[in-house]
Amino acid sequence: MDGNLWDLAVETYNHVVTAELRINELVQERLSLGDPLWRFLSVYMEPGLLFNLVIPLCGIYSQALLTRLLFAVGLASTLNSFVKWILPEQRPLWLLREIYASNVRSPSPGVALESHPLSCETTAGMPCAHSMAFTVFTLTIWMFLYAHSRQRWLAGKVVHGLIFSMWLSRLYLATEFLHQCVLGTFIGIQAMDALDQKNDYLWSRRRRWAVTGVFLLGGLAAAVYFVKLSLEIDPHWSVREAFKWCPDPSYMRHEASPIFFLVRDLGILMGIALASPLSNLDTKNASLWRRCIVLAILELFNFGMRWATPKQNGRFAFLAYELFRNAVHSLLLLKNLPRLR
Ligand SMILES: O=P(O)(O)OC[C@H]1O[C@@H](O)[C@H](O)[C@@H](O)[C@@H]1O
Repeated sequence: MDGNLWDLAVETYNHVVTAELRINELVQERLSLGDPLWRFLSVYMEPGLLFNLVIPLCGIYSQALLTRLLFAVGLASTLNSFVKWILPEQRPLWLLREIYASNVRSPSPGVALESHPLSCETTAGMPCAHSMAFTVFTLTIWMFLYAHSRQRWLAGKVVHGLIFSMWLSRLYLATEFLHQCVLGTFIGIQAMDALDQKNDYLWSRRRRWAVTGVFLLGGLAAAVYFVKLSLEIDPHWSVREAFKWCPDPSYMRHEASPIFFLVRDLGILMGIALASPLSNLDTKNASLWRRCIVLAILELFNFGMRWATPKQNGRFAFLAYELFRNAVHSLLLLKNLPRLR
């Protein structure tokens, strides 16, 4: 009975994702006019660039906004990386190529999807990181501006439109199924709700408490790795899938593996933890020109550190450096930036 239920669940899942491939195909066929916009959203609004460029730029408007964004998007991105790490799910192009290569499923879906360098992601699909981080990013800004805006309904519509465009971008590039985008947004909203309810508690945590929390998360990530190995589950399954199905391996990047993103996100959280308690942070704004200059210097420094990333000295040095760089970057943004003003 249990076996039958499981088989039924697997069969239903396969039907749903195979049907969803048509949605990717439809978006590619009908919305190709928006190609530059879909590429722009996936390349310039991806979580990494939000942390390294877009969120610091928001600091020109307000240090309080920058603090909230870094906290909310940092936690959402970490949650996303953990879900991908613990329960990886396939991506549309992997499924499609698997179906055609193995020829086990009939009837064949009769779908053709275009792929290119932007389609070659090496992390798992579920939940869509772009949709999740972008939802938290836009909603945090919207909530921050809400009090000052006269046209609230218009701002709300713009936010919905932007999030929907991000879904279309991921569907168009065939990197995500529709359910992965929708669930990315849904989980992002739920996470924001939970953070909102525990806001006072989290923002008043002492540094020691917060740093211990980040170490525990690091321990959890390592534990998942070893548990998977002992169960003979490949922890790098998504990377292998990407290598198997990407048309050209040179499209894939060192710094796009699930472990890299976990380390990046834990580095950001470590910077936030070192700056805790967040409720004590100075969020007053200096004059506009001073904010621009200080932020420009800080981001040039961060850019230099990214440029100097040691990529040829082995995986451990690479990951340790990324952890350190992200921790320093978010610590400087939160704690030292207001002092430099
Ligand atoms: O899940 P998505 O939207 O396909 O994104 C894959 C990866 O894309 C990268 O650009 C992000 O920095 C990562 O955080 C993310 O995991």
